[in-house]
Amino acid sequence: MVGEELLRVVDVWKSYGTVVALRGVNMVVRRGEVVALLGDNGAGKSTLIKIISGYLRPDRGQLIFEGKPVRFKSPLDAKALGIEVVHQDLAVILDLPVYRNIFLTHEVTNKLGFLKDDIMKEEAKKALDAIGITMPDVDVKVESLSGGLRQAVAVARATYFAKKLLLMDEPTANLNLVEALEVIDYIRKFVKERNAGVIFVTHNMIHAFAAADRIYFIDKGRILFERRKDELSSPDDLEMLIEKIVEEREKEERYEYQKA
Ligand SMILES: Nc1ncnc2c1ncn2[C@@H]1O[C@H](COP(=O)(O)OP(=O)(O)OP(=O)(O)O)[C@@H](O)[C@H]1O
Repeated sequence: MVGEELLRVVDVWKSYGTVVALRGVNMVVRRGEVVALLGDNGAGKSTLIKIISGYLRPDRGQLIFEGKPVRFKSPLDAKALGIEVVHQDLAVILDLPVYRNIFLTHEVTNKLGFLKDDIMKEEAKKALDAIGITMPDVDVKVESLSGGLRQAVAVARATYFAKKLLLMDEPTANLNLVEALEVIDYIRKFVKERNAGVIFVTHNMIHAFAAADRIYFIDKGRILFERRKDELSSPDDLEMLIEKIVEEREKEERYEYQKA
């Protein structure tokens, strides 16, 4: 079930010097929803993710989180609201056990700085459970796991710390289709179980179609369309729609150029 609004992006603009990366982006993410942000190289996807996660500030426009306007000075401000971002390489450290990977850089320690392994193990199991993975022994090193399970550990880490909104910048870019669909399955479980929101960035139509409840297509810094997945019949249908819209946009641009 898709629920109330979590994030609203309102007319966001961002330039790098003379390069205009975002031109008035509007977007909504609701609880319990995976939103795919689909677009080619240079479309502005990473810039938008960096703004929502507090790494960059917009030149113009606003972010509304849970109904309130927010201004992030750094990623810490976004994290404090339960917004986490994960990048392309869902990196795990092979030589460390599963539970230590899940708590990487978030280690739980006592006052003297000693690791609280029992707590981390217990919580690591819960983190895996939440995405539908039962791993009786979280003490095993990640190197002994299959490729799919290694990805599961990385996704469990991201989803455990993202309490409300998880931003995934091309998490399936380096995976084959079977692995990508597995990771997508974990992400969907997390969203439905926790009633959280996900923005799933990709340039792959098949991955977007499999992952999303809704799809935004961004091109040259503009959102060219938004569709619910149930309005589309297949990834091919999505591709055809994109081709048509890009063609129309190019025609308009040529017309405007000739007029000028
Ligand atoms: N630090 C920067 N300095 C100058 N221009 C930048 C910078 N970062 C991005 N750009 C430009 O802004 C535009 C949008 O880039 P962005 O990385 O957001 O796109 P993207 O859709 O994430 O592409 P990709 O899939 O290749 O990462 C591009 O024209 C890019 O060249």
